[in-house]
Amino acid sequence: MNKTALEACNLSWGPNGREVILHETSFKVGAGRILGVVGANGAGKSTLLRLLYRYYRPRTGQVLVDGEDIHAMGAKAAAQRIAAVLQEQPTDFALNVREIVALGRTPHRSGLSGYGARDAEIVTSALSKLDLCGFADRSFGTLSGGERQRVMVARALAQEPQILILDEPTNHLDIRHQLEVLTLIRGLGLTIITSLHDLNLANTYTDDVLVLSKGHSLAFGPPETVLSEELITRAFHVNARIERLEPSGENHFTYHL
Ligand SMILES: Nc1ncnc2c1ncn2[C@@H]1O[C@H](COP(=O)(O)OP(=O)(O)OP(=O)(O)O)[C@@H](O)[C@H]1O
Repeated sequence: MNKTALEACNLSWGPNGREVILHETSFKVGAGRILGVVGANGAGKSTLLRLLYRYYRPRTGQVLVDGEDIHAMGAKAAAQRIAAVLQEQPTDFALNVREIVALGRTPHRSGLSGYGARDAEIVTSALSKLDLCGFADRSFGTLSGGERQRVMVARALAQEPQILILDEPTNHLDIRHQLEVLTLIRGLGLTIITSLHDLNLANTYTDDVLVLSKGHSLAFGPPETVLSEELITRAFHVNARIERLEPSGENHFTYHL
């Protein structure tokens, strides 16, 4: 296995004074690998991701990035290592697309240092990777849901993180843009942790999956090993069937009640 980029050790969380929502969960993500977090509505996927991008402080356990506890480092140091693309989008609708993407450079500024030529280059490169150069001067509020989602991925890339966390990155995207965004993030060489509802996409685009059910980790490992008909049935309360597609030999999942 590649060097461990992120390790979750006995991680759990619940609101103060209330019951635990995410029970103790441990896993490792190798550098450059893609982990898909899957599970039914309310299984705890977003809660886990919030712990990983340092929005929640764990009730127990730690999140280690390159062996360092992200809750023991400052917010800025953590933001230089981890970027997140969330389902909630910014409300600064008046900013244009280039300005929103440029916000990704914030953790790299120090003191009074301004926005320099290198920052501009990184922003332009992120816009171009997401096919957004034609939108650079449009105000964010005038974009479609899918275009906004691509802007948020570009902002995260401008942050130059080691680890990219995405909460349902294919939401709002048409099927072509779903495939494009997942192909793009796969080609970035970053360590990626993403929640995904579509098990066929998780099967094709991830190296490992973590299956959550009611706040518990049910299984972790390569999708072709972990995503069995029994496990999908248990985690999603549906009857699942796996067919093998020819000539690719890939698994294809179908479900019924
Ligand atoms: N701050 C909170 N206070 C109380 N309950 C919460 C809080 N955050 C999440 N929950 C509850 O914890 C459970 C897990 O929520 P979470 O958003 O992590 O699920 P999810 O797997 O991301 O679901 P979905 O697929 O619907 O987005 C849900 O029942 C949710 O209502």
